[in-house]
Amino acid sequence: MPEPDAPLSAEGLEAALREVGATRYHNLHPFHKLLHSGQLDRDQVRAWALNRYCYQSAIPRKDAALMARCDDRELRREWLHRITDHDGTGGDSGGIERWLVLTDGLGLDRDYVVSKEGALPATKFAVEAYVRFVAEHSLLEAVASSLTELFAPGIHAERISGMLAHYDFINETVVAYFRRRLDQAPKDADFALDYVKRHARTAEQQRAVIRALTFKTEVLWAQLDALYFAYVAPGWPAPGAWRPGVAVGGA
Ligand SMILES: O=C(O)c1cc(C(=O)O)c2c(n1)C(=O)C(=O)c1cc(C(=O)O)[nH]c1-2
Repeated sequence: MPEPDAPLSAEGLEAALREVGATRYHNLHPFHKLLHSGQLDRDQVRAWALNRYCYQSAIPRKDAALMARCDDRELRREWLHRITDHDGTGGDSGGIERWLVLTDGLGLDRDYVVSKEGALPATKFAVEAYVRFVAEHSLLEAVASSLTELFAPGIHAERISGMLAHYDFINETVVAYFRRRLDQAPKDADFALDYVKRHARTAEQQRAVIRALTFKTEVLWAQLDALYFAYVAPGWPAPGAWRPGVAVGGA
């Protein structure tokens, strides 16, 4: 019988997860470099915002899928606010509404954004792959797949300062979404990291959580590849996808 693999320590696992972020997170994608350094035009920023709406609007469905299969009441209590962070509750209109303030500010018609009609095929496939992954993999892998949020505050801070500095069509009102995430994401990521470190005990479980995080970096990366191909070079949006310069609805 071969010896079972020795698992990593909790700290070793955290280091391995952070390495995935350091080498694969979408802050490294050329599209983000262009976005944050002011090298995109308004239509290219619009393309990013309307595609990214698909991701935003799927997050509560993803989190509901996770909770639907979770027998642990404590975990459900901790996870629940992720849904209301995006959908809103009481006086808070929520993150999806704040995303629509961003697309409004870019002059995109709301109904058109919400319809997702102008989103690229790869955006829709990548986003749905994330929802499916969470519904179909183990709860531990589902939690681990959210761990890209460990690396999100850095990119949000870079985006706020970069976009405010470089684009005259960006102001404080439209970056409100990202300012709010600066508080929300670290709490969520710290909880998920602690959960993964406590529950991924065997080498096999640890490999599975590293794979889950890697998968998630691919979900994010694929969305930017699609944007780059369609709107930066060579500029061929798929049939039916939004095209720069075409007025839609009230835009
Ligand atoms: O702007 C970004 O780069 C970015 C990245 C991520 C992420 O790493 O998945 C999230 C967000 N933003 C975000 O705003 C957000 O609400 C969010 C939720 C989740 C998740 O997996 O549950 N990721 C992210």
